[in-house]
Amino acid sequence: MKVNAKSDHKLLPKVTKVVAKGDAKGKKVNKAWLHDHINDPYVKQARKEGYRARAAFKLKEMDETLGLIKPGDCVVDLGSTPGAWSQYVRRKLSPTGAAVGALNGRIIGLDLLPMEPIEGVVFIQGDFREPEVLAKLEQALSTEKGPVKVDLVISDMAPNLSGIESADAARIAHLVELAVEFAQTRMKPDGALVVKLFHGSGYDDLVKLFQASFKVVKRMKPKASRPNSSETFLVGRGLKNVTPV
Ligand SMILES: C[S@@+](CC[C@H](N)C(=O)[O-])C[C@H]1O[C@@H](n2cnc3c(N)ncnc32)[C@H](O)[C@@H]1O
Repeated sequence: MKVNAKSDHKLLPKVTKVVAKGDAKGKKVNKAWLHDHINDPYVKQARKEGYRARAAFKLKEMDETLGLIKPGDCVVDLGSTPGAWSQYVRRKLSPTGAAVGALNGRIIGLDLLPMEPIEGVVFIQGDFREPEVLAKLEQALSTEKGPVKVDLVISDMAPNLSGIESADAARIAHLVELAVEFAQTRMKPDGALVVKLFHGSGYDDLVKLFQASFKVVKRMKPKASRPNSSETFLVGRGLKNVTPV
């Protein structure tokens, strides 16, 4: 699979540091990337609106197109660090649209890496593939009245890529499959799952998995997703087979 999963989630407060790290060729690439990054309207907009990453605008466009987030929702954000998607959901679930204060709903973020706290967002650090981490997530969804069913699962998880086509395709597929499995057991029957994946080998099988799992499947390529990246998103709505917890 030709995967260009170039990270766009660092807003790079200090540009010089990055350039200093590369060799001669690396410096050129970094310079070109930095030039594009600094002039990227989504990077500028993210800074202006206080988002930690331009990725916020990918979720925003999908939400505005498909109406994914509603007041009172319980949202699980997989691969949440640095936190732009959680920030967007946090604002959307605020009665006033504010980043702080009252929150009408629940948000749980999960990532391998630490995440700076976001008011009202419960964060779990760990690997989503590990059963202990899943157990922590299930614990975070438990209340005295029993487990809370999730309205929306959003996954921007991306594995570290090795460059070996078959291995990378398998890693990407595994994360998507686990997200689907989680949605099937923990989501409300009319809930939605958003996952990031990459065009290439394995893509068609993941679309088929979505079609077998959800009543409605949409393929999304938000404008903020770089056109030269094979990154794309699938949105599944309404579970076809509800697996009891
Ligand atoms: C592109 S970033 C997510 C950006 C985030 N949506 C935002 O808006 O700030 C992808 C994240 O997925 C996380 N990730 C990758 N594999 C993971 C795994 N197995 N379990 C948990 N997180 C994972 C990475 O650590 C990384 O922070």
